[in-house]
Amino acid sequence: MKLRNLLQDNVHSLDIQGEIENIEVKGIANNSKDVEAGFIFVAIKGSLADGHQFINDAVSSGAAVIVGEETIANLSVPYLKVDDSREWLGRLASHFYDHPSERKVIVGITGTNGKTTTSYFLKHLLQENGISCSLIGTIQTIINGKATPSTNTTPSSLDLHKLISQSQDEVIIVEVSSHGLDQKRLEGIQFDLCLFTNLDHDHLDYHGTLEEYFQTKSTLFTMLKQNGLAVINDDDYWGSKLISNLKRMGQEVQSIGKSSTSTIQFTELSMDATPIFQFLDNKTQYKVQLSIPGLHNIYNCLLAFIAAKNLGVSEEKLLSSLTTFKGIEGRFERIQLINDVTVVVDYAHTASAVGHCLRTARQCKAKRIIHLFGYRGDRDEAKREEMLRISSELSDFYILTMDDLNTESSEEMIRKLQMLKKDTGKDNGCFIPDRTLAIKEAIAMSQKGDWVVITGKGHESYQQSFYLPTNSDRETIDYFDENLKEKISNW
Ligand SMILES: CC(=O)N[C@H]1[C@@H](OP(=O)(O)OP(=O)(O)OC[C@H]2O[C@@H](n3ccc(=O)[nH]c3=O)[C@H](O)[C@@H]2O)O[C@H](CO)[C@@H](O)[C@@H]1O[C@H](C)C(=O)N[C@@H](C)C(=O)N[C@H](CCC(=O)O)C(=O)O
Ligand SMILES: Nc1ncnc2c1ncn2[C@@H]1O[C@H](COP(=O)(O)OP(=O)(O)OP(=O)(O)O)[C@@H](O)[C@H]1O
Repeated sequence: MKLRNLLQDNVHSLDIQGEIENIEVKGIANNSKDVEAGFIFVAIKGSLADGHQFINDAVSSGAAVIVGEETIANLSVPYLKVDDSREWLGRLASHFYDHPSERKVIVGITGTNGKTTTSYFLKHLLQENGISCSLIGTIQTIINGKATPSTNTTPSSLDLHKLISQSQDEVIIVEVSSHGLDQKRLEGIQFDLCLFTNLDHDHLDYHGTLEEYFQTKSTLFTMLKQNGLAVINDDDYWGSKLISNLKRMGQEVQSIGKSSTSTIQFTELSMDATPIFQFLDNKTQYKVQLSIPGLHNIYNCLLAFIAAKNLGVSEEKLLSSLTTFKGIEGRFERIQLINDVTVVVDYAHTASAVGHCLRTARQCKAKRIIHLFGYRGDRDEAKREEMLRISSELSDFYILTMDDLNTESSEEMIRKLQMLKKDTGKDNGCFIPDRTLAIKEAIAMSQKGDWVVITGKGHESYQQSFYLPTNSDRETIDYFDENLKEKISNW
């Protein structure tokens, strides 16, 4: 593609050094290591590195044009100076891939908890009813039926436009993180539907305040197509605030919740391993039994229901598909041990998610709950006290342990956990730093009918090594479950 065409009308207002007339662009990269002959290299100032430092590397690798924010002289290739490189990366990628989001049905799902579950729920509802679906999210990216593991919840704008252009599926579901929104990874994407699950205390290490976190999440809803629809959880404080803000701006909104103001109003009928609830939609009452437990999953289910309905699936078809969704790995994933103890692996890492998870275990008739969890290093420390308070209140016994350290040292994390336990923790808990040994202890102390609930890591692999040679909570549980009796008697 000709650079001049790629820049379109902006060409006159741009600060361009060098001759661009005959430049043919072969690709775009924002990492110098990905640059090939004829590429545009977009230099981004990031949190770990400054892409401007790699301009010479990009030129050596054959970059035909450089885009950046700094004043740079004497480059051997043309240089475009822009105000915001991240914005330009999205803009250029959108042009380069011929505005793929305009030609596709795109669903964006944001919120603190429930994005992944709601995404897979919606994918299930659509696929069961003959609508092919791509999914771009925390666990995997699935395009044209091919799955690859994800690095980020929301990929860079460059990857996102490329993935959307590659998809031959009818609908593309994108999990939208607040980091993604703040870093303009959604630049140039237009959405048909935007869903909001809830907002909980999280990521304040990055966003500063809940209000700022909310404002960032809200920006997704400015990216709706002209006839796009917002679907929002009305029972969430921030969700109902978002509804008011959007309605004031004339945006069409549909909502779910227990309140009579919700577009779809639901009532719980029985809450156990397969919860039953009824909901009112357009004056018609429906009754549903889910295959996955938890009040939180009723919210996830109804958001997915409205979305699928608006994408053309009839209520009748949806009703039968709602009951067949079996959940996803690492989200209230249950493992039955041979000694009649149930272990749950769950990705909860906010106070609200921990609360939902432990209440769900209780609704599933757990005799005693032993809750094992830790905190990510370098991440929002302000949520830690509340998570511990909820754990010690809702479980019979809690075990504080290690989660990913990121760049925090293990000594520092151990010191902080000991302080927290001393200042906030009640007496019904202990601290075992090694995660695998903490799991061993939890299983050892459990008896028939007890539930061991392990939160924080979900589907993810461990970042650091522990005592046992296992790489995830699931592997550690399997390690103990094999020959459990023998192992228990040897402890
Ligand atoms: C802090 C943060 O969010 N960083 C994200 C961001 O990186 P960045 O732009 O700051 O990049 P950087 O590493 O500082 O490098 C700056 C620039 O130099 C370039 N570079 C770098 C090295 C080199 O040799 N050559 C080169 O050109 C890089 O390609 C980049 O363009 O943009 C990258 C591409 O989109 C992300 O992969 C990266 O996510 C990091 C790995 C991360 O851990 N992010 C987390 C916090 C995150 O984004 N999480 C949310 C989910 C949160 C949740 O809800 O749980 C997510 O969407 O994943
Ligand atoms: N609607 C919900 N409300 C509150 N908690 C929820 C909800 N849905 C899921 N959870 C809890 O949050 C955990 C993570 O769920 P899920 O992966 O669906 O959320 P997410 O928003 O994708 O998370 P992340 O942004 O960290 O990837 C679950 O394991 C569960 O404990």
